Amino acid sequence: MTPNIPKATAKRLPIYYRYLKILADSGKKHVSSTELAETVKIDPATIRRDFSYFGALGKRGYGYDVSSLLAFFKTTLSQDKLTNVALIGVGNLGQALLNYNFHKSNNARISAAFDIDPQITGLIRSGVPVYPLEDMQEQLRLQQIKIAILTVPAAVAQSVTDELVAGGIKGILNFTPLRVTVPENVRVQNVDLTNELQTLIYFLQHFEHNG
Ligand SMILES: NC(=O)c1ccc[n+]([C@@H]2O[C@H](COP(=O)([O-])OP(=O)(O)OC[C@H]3O[C@@H](n4cnc5c(N)ncnc54)[C@H](O)[C@@H]3O)[C@@H](O)[C@H]2O)c1
Repeated sequence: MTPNIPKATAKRLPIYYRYLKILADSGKKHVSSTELAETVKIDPATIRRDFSYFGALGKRGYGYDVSSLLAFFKTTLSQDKLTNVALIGVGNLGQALLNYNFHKSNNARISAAFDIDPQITGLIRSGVPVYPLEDMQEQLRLQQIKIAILTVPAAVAQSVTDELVAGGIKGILNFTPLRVTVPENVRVQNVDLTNELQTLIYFLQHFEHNG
């Protein structure tokens, strides 16, 4: 049975899960909250509190049992099959999307954000860790993220896109005005509010002239 856990904790489970899987694959049997904290960039106290919700109480000098944690996460996560999404560029628009974080969707959420601004990297914004851009390819692979939301300035949109593709991204929700170039196997969905507004203005004018 899955215990009732707070939403913020639930959001962190996929992050823990991915790292625990890697630890288990490398033959590690135990992990301390401090060790885990360093890798996932979530503070040890939060990790201990999160883990306590499902009865995993690490032992001093021993840490948590990797395989039993993994088994727990597997059951919990498979129930709602979340798709993790990355967000690149935590500025005005990026932060707004982080706040929103698809809270009405059971199957998609932003699990990692990236930026170049040292003022925000290393922080957790709206429950989502913000990593420096240098860590992007590594994190995308570790967290097995295939979809990215692009909210960087247009001038860097193509170079960031190239990095995303190199990091294994297969789908990009592009908010920048630049029409980025990608290989055939990568899908780009462009979101353009200005365009939508222009269309609306056009239809209203058309309606006024004819109605
Ligand atoms: N599609 C739309 O409807 C719509 C609406 C508003 C803004 N936009 C576009 O969204 C983008 C972001 O707009 P904003 O107002 O949030 O801008 P902003 O300047 O507030 O934020 C941009 C963020 O990207 C970061 N950044 C810069 N270079 C980067 C890089 N190489 N890698 C990672 N992060 C990097 C900056 O540090 C900053 O935090 C712009 O391209 C803008 O034109 C689109």
